[in-house]
Amino acid sequence: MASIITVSGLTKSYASGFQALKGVDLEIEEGEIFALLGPNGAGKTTMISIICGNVRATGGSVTVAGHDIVRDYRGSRSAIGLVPQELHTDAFERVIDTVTFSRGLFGKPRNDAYIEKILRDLSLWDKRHSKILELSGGMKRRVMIAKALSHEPRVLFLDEPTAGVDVELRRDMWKLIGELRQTGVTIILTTHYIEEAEEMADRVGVIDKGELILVEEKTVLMKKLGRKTLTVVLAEPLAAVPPELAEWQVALKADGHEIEYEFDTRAERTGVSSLLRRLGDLGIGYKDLNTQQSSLEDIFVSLVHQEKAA
Ligand SMILES: Nc1ncnc2c1ncn2[C@@H]1O[C@H](COP(=O)(O)OP(=O)(O)OP(=O)(O)O)[C@@H](O)[C@H]1O
Repeated sequence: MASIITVSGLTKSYASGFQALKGVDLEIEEGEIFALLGPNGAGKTTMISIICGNVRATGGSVTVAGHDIVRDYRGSRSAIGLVPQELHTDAFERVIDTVTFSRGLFGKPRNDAYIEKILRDLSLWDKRHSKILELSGGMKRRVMIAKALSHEPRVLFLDEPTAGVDVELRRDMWKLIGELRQTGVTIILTTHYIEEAEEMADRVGVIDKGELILVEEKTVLMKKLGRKTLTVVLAEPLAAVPPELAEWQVALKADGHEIEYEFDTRAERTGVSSLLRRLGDLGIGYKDLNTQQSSLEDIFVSLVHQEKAA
């Protein structure tokens, strides 16, 4: 698939000297939903703000739909819709006016049919004459999305679309984002919630301390996340894995004092109890057992360690 955004060697140092981005490379494919995950202060908002032209990069380059964000700011910006973290819109304005006005800001000719379509798609049509202040929190978020879509962007950025919203509204947002993708728009969202990435994304990028430490297909990442490692601490060390254990593909660790077995927690049969039974049948005694989940945290940590070691 073709890239719609290309980020190359992107760096950002704030005036304080703080380095918020340390050389990020990333390609976003047209039509995908990409989730950017990372802890507080990782650099997610900084990166989005640079791509959208609200913050100036210190180094590197970005193109959006073929337009360089500095040399051709207008071209790149008109390809982007941004739903920022904070909801700010004029409380006294009416829904239809604020959305129509947003389109005008991009110099696009009036298109009532298109505005009606997005308001209908976002279930705001019945509220089109309401003032923003009369809307619920969930509807206000929808208005922000309608504004961001008003000029027909090819890419939509959602900065923490479900921060601080209740579970029901979160599910609504997920459904809505799924529907938006059907219209062909490329979606990039930032989130702290792994479930959000699990629910929505085609690919996931993990950013930590200004570095993109992982970019992976969601399904691959979830496979890793669903895995656990069972460690069996043996009573007596083994010189080799007995052939009777071949079907579990165990590994011998700690100079033969431990057996490690990796299993999928989501599988109907994890193989754990049959492995322990087989050990019993073989007369292989053990002193202790423990299991460890491979969490996103683990993936974070091991990647950061690998990077440091390198
Ligand atoms: N204008 C600024 N001046 C100096 N430092 C800044 C500025 N804006 C952001 N930072 C710092 O840059 C780092 C990255 O911030 P950023 O907002 O990009 O993180 P984030 O990943 O979006 O975090 P969060 O999940 O909390 O929104 C933080 O340490 C932040 O304090």
